[in-house]
Amino acid sequence: KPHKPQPPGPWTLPIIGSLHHVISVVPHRKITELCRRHGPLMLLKLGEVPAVIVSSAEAAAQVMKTNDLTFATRPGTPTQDIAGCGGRGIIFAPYGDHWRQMRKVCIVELLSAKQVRRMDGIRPAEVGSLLRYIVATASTGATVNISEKMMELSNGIVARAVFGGKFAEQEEYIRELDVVLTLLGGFCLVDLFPSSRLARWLSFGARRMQRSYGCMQRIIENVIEERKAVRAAGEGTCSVDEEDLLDVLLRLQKEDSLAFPLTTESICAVLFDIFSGATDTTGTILEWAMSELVRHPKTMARAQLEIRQTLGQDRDVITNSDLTELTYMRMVIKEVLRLHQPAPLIPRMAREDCQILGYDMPKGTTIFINVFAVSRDPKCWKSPDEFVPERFENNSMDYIGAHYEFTPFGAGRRQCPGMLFGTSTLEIALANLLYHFDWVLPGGASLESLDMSEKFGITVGRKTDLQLIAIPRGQFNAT
Ligand code: HEM
Repeated sequence: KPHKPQPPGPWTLPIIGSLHHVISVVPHRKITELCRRHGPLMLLKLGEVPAVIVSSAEAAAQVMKTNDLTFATRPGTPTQDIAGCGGRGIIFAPYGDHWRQMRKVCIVELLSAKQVRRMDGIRPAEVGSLLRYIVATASTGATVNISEKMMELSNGIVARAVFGGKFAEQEEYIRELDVVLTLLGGFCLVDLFPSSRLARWLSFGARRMQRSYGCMQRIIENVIEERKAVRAAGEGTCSVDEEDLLDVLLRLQKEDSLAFPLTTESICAVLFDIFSGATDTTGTILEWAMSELVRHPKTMARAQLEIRQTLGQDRDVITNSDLTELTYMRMVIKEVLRLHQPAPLIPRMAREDCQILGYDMPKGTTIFINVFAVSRDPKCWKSPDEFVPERFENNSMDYIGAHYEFTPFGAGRRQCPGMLFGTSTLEIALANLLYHFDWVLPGGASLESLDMSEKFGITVGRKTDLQLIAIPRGQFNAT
């Protein structure tokens, strides 16, 4: 076959390659600017690591559909290897029998529709305490720190789902998780120069990651030991229907019927993946949703009208089963996911030689699907940078992985298994915030003054916390 040249890219410097083009406060935006200049496939050299950036719907489809099996693995950088516990989890695990087993456990046992429905019972409790906090704060005239509260809500729901409630040393676990996620989002020396012993020796990030991951592992091991002791003493026994996710994993460990036994280390790794996959993603989408809605009062009013008219007056905490008819709110969520995907660059690696858009992709090529660029591509979207939920009216465009111009959850074999869990939390949280309160910027600030800058990390959140004034509506029972 004739060899196609490697994809074009910006000029490089010795040793650092293309890093000088990319390093900025918001690298996904810098990379997108470069993609617009160099085309749908662009080659970067991140230190010594060549990486191809995929930034059109057609190229994304060739990766996640046509060549899905070929790209069903992750690049596996040294820091990801620490956070993925040497491939024992799911997110960073290389493609293979072990990943297949863990993914099956995740889909069939942990995040199945049945489990997500079971969690419908726990979400309202967390949402209820958030609503009570907001009512109390509003009565003093103080602002609500939406960014902080959305993260707490998201953490609270995941902690309940996994451990049945708050667990010992939860604050410390979340603090260390933050450190690990920040390090994963950055450019760590050892990841840029994986073959260099000097880089390994100098890499503060890898050592910090090791320490934080070790600390999280110790906390979970203690929780597991405690739970085992409680179950062994015959206290708090529960039926399969009442199991939280830790119970499910311990049951599978005890049954010992899996091809690869579930060790305590792999349980820690899976729980890390669920916490890291679920909490920041959901929390940041919610803070962006509230930011966009407050900047677009007509959209906010339309969403509120729909919820209030559909659900009637004087409701208490709204539950997921109340939400089936809220079509406009779903359009709002889609539009937030289009503009603010928590993971703008999805990492994959070629397991064998293949071609994308006619370019050779040798085995081992690292690629990033730039979903940020694709979902703002003017070839696919009208006024792509504007927040217009109505664009989803009367069309079938969805994020489930069938439309490659809109894949905030990825697609194919490695697609996010927490899509239903995540969107159920987004829906219940937004519905309650919009039903029970009106929202304005503090001090009568103008809508244009709201800072929408991003902070880069493994999830892209707001640079500054979103502070809003809540005006309670109706008689929510705050006791
Ligand atoms: C709510 C917003 C969320 C978004 C936008 C999101 C996005 C993503 C993306 C883009 C990927 C990579 C997909 C790919 O390579 O094709 C991913 C993977 C993953 N997500 Fe999510 N996620 C969300 C919520 C969740 C939740 C709630 C959980 C768990 C409860 C979760 C668990 C995972 C796991 C375990 C993986 C790794 C899958 C694998 O490598 O096989 N995510 N997510």
